[in-house]
Amino acid sequence: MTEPFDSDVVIIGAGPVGLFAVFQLGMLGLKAHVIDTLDQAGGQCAELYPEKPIFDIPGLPSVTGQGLVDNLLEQIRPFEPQFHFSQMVEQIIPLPDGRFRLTTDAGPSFNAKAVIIAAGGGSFQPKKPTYPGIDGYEGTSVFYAVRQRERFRGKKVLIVGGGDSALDWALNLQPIAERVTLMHRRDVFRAAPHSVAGMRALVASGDMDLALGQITTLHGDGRTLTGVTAQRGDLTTFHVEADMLLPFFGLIVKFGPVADWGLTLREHHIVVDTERFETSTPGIHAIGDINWYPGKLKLILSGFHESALAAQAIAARIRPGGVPKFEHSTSSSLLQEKLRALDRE
Ligand SMILES: Cc1cc2nc3c(=O)[nH]c(=O)nc-3n(C[C@H](O)[C@H](O)[C@H](O)COP(=O)(O)OP(=O)(O)OC[C@H]3O[C@@H](n4cnc5c(N)ncnc54)[C@H](O)[C@@H]3O)c2cc1C
Repeated sequence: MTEPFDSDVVIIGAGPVGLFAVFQLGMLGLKAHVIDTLDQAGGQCAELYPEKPIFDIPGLPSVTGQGLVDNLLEQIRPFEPQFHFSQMVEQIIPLPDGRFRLTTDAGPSFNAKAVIIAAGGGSFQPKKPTYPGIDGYEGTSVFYAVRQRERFRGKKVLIVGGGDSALDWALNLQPIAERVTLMHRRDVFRAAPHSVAGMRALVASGDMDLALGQITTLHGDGRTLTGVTAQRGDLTTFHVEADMLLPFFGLIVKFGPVADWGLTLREHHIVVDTERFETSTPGIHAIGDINWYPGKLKLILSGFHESALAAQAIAARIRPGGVPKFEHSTSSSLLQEKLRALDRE
């Protein structure tokens, strides 16, 4: 077993609120590791509305979901957060020395003096198709996200779906795959028009296949895929050779393991106080959309406020010298030093 990562604080969730918590902790001299099920930062802003403008972030009259995430990532860069993507926190176990051990479904574990749960509505997970036997192929021939593009080099890749992820990855893997086939149930796509045009151009030039139908059967030895049978709208069937299958059917949000962490809950939210945003377990705080307290508003700005107070409470508990003298960011010597260090890089 690999050694656990050691951290002052582990933040569960790299949505906007989890990201800003890195800043608030950093200002108090605390280091954070950030874990998210997704393969990128941004939570709902990046996954659900990257191009929609948000109008109620103070000081930013209009910023897109992705623009806000990019700004937050830039803002927390001086504090060097360590990100661990594509893994879901499964357990939080109190240790005898007062710390917490967190484990994820990808293997790593983390020891932390305090935990911030910024898990939004729960973890984003791919919608999985129900093709018989698909579980056995997962991780070898079937993937719900592309973590390492190189893995698909020289492969016969079958991508299923009609949205942005399906089209983006069809275009992205086409240059390195032996062959890319895009399969969708009908000849109408929900993806960005330029992606659809790019796909149609490759199909017209014979460099990509487009198949209209729905998979009924997977072929292979149960772990390694060789192809699929699919059915057209008129119920005729056809075969597609494939050694990699990427179904992109969108994401669902699952409350998931949060329910098993022994915390007081109220209708799929974690109950916290309004001073420290601490849960029923001292040392574990919950901020952003996941928490509940009287008057809670699910707004990004509420989550930002909560992160500042949770960070203060954590510093008071775990920093050897307690909370440092209150400083504005304009006069924080720690922040100035870190920004100068970044400039020198
Ligand atoms: C279409 C739309 C428009 C919106 N417009 C606005 C607006 O104009 N203004 C506004 O203030 N708000 C708006 N919101 C709401 C806003 O996006 C949310 O309030 C905000 O995203 C909450 O941030 P968060 O960091 O708490 O959670 P999220 O953004 O939900 O991020 C939580 C993250 O935690 C991860 N996670 C959960 N469980 C685990 C686990 N066990 N292990 C690892 N990772 C986990 C998830 O994968 C996710 O990435 C909008 C929402 C939507 C859907």
